[in-house]
Amino acid sequence: MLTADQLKEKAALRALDLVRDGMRLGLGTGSTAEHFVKALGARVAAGLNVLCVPTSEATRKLAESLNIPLSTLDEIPQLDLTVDGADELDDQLRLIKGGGGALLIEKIVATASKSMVVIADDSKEVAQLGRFPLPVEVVPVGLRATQALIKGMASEAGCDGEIKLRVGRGGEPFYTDQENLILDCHFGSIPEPEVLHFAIKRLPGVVEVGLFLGIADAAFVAGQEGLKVLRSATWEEKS
Ligand SMILES: O=C(CO)[C@H](O)[C@H](O)COP(=O)(O)O
Repeated sequence: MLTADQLKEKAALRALDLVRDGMRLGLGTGSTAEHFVKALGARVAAGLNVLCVPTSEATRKLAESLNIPLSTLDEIPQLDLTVDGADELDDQLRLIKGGGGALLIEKIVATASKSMVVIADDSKEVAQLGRFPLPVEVVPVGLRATQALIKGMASEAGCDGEIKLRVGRGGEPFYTDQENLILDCHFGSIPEPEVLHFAIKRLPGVVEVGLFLGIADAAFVAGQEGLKVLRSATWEEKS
């Protein structure tokens, strides 16, 4: 019986098969992405040539410690591949992300990539998104007003539930790398993710919504029975 962490590593190592010499890569955030970065670091130490854009300060520090060559999207606006974890995914490759608070840069980097591949253990697979509280990144100014607006818009989109300001370990508000706040929306289920995304995203205080729709091209999902590959209609794995 493999532990959840071993399953995450298995998915991450599978994604490493996609990496080719000379690629420009987006590096995700979180414990699953960490396995990928560490394994990539070992390949770089053995001579692989890649240039990578991290999606968070935590990932940048880890990649730097492994001597992985780093750049920014300002210098390389298009990437070949981004590999990242997810908090939830459904069978249409729709995701909830942002459990680690890096959803804004994760979405920018994934969208700037020719392909985005998700790595996860099978506890992240759901029939309907929403069991995991949906993270919404908001600017600190007008927090309570934005929170109330999100509640109203979400309710119209069929999603009700508590919306909580994320706090850090010491009980103080959690700030993202961009000095924004996160509202975790405990909806339980999201019947129409596209409708909800559109409804919340257009509010002025909202920076980004943790729904990744039409962004992921494939997912490697590791379970006790083996590794499952989910593919979008257009994704082809190059051998
Ligand atoms: O979206 C994320 C960070 O913002 C992560 O990818 C997500 O939270 C999954 O994390 P983990 O791999 O640790 O389960």
